[in-house]
Amino acid sequence: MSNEELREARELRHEQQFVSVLYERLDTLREQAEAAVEVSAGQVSTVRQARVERDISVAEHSGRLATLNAVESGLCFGRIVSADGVSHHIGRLGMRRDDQERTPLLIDWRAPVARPFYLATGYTPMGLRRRRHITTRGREVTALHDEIMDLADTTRTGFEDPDGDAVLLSALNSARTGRMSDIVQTIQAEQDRIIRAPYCGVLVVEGGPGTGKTAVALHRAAYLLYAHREQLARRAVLIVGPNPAFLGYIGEVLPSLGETGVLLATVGELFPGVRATGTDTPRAAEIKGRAEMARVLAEELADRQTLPDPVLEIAHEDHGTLVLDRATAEEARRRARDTGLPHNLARPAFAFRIIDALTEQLADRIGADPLGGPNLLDPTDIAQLGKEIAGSPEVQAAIDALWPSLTAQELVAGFLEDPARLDPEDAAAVRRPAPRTGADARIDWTPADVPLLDEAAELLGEDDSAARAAAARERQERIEYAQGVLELSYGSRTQEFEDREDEDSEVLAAHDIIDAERFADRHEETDTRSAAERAAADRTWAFGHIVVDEAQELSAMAWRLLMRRSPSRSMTLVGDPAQTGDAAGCDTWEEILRPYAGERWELTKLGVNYRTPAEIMAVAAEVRRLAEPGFEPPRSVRSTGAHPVVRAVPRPELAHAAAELTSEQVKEQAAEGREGRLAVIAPQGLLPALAAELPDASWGRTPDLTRRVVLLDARQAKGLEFDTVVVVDPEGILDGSPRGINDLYVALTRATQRLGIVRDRDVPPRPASLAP
Ligand SMILES: Nc1ncnc2c1ncn2[C@@H]1O[C@H](COP(=O)(O)OP(=O)(O)OP(=O)(O)O)[C@@H](O)[C@H]1O
Repeated sequence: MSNEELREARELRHEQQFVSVLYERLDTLREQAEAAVEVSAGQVSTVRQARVERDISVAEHSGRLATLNAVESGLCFGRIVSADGVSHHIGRLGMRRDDQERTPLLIDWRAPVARPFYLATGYTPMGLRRRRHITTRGREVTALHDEIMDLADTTRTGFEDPDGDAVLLSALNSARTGRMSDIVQTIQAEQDRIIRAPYCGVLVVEGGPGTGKTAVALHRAAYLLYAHREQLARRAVLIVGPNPAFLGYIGEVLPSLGETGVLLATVGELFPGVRATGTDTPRAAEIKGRAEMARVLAEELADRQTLPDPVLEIAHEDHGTLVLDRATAEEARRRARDTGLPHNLARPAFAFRIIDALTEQLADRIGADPLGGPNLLDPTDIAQLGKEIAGSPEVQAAIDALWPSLTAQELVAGFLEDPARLDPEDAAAVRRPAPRTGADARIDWTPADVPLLDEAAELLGEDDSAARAAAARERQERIEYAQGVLELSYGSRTQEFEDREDEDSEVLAAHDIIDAERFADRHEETDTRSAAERAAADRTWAFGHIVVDEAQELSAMAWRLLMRRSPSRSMTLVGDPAQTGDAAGCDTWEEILRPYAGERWELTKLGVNYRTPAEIMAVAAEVRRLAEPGFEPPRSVRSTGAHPVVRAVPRPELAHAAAELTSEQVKEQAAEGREGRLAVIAPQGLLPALAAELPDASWGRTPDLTRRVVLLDARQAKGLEFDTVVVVDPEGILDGSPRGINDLYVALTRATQRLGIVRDRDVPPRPASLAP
């Protein structure tokens, strides 16, 4: 072995020894967490409070265990050595030695100490002498890459990486798996600044395809959970993505960073109790997403607050016919509306006026003095009459007819059956026949219906008086229980402390510091579900932070829903208006944010494309220039030398030619020793023919992205990436929707290595560069 080889072997051995110590420590912590879970779970008690405490403790220790299990792969990935020789290892979570000083062993990548690992450069070394990337497979250290920050430092390890980008390029070139990986080892400086940007306010991250917007958004969520753990663990973080397949694609990133308590959802999943499995035509979705739908629904609801025309006759069981005239009902309606309360909560005010008027009418009739004197009924009689009126099923039916108690589902379903407030063409596009049985469960709700349901729920309000009464009763029981506990505690005082000389004992009993009410409140936290689980079940939950990916796709109505879930407006929105495909989507951030945040939001941009090689990006940019002649794409960090392959065939042969090109590409990938993933992206109408030609491909509503070949339309491909992409009938995608240019741009920018295009030879290529 040469001296250099010996030096390298020694360096690698040292690093391996340290990494092994880290894994030993991880194992110990895991064993402790496992034991703690077992001990907590084994505690048997008949006392409710003890059971609750046990469940909370099991949940806490299980969460800790899940975190420790999640960081197994790539536990430690970096090391920084400062100018004064102090060294820190950087990893997925922080760990300390089990010594008296609790010496730090591994620094969490999110800790301030780790920051130079991401930001230091030769020009601004931030006090570093050297930065090392440590690559591991399992628990074995397989490679080291060192960057020298202090040019005066002449020591060499043999692992120097002169360009400092070997680890990044290796990550970008690695075969895709159908699941997004974290980028914690190679976060770039421009990305790091966004990840660690302040927690409050609305931060918009804009960038072209492949600039790492999704990766940055997810790492930002992990960072915020670390930096503001207390607040966010209670209020939870919500991550919104465009469709379930995309959420599956990104779903492993946060767990790999040790964060498991985050809610991932599409907007269509944010109305508890409704599963939006239906589909709208693009036009119907666009109409339902318009901001004016808020007004339309409010007017629809106002129409449900009806008036008798001219009178409503109520046949009372005991007292004959009562007559409710239009003026009385109108007055009651005005008063109920004037309360400013949502519809269902204003209903008692309406009912009160109606009952009052009917009682008066009946009292006039029954108590009328035949001799013309004053009414013969006294106030007690009148109160009794009022009770009878209020309890009468006929009167209740009349109130229901004029001011019905409604659910959001009823209001929206009714509107969609007869969207009379829309112009006739729009109405025809959104109209949906009544379900045969009228039962909610049978309505095929669509994702675009969900913001309408949420709007309706806001307008209606929830009559939670029964739930509140139950909660009050429960609290009273807890107070009584607490009084019992405190009395016992006080009773035992004499025995406990009587014989003690020091009256100012530091031991405090419960009765010394709290009263029964506070004691009861302290034990109120009985819900052991995580904040994310509770948030998922609660329509009115206010999240601590919301991250919206592909934010450009959301409709104005979807934004109304999301803003209600974020009263503090602590949000990170990432997207690219050039990729907007949804007809309901927005073109500018101002359009989205002005109504909610005015000028108080910040725009940041990412400008380097980590995904798409320069050769592919050149073709995609030509497409974009059809809409924006001066368009400049984000700079690709790599160039592969592999130019896109274009084939032109007669239209009937498109599917067959695409299948042929696909199998050629799969073979080429295999010959390179690359497993990887391949996507065939085509207009929706071609998918069945392609599926017949590609029997092993996964396709459909929620394709399995881990399969070797998947078949998608351009909308489904949004946000995803594959080693190789074959785009079929690009002009078909271009002409397929009003935002077809954006759709084609998305389709062409999904590949990390190769792009193939199969086009109809009888249509003129658009742009000209798509010609073979
Ligand atoms: N710093 C980095 N280190 C390693 N890989 C990175 C880095 N930044 C981005 N990537 C990779 O680049 C690819 C593109 O990232 P991402 O999907 O986040 O981009 P995007 O801007 O959301 O793209 P699009 O708008 O096209 O959906 C991913 O594979 C991601 O892991």
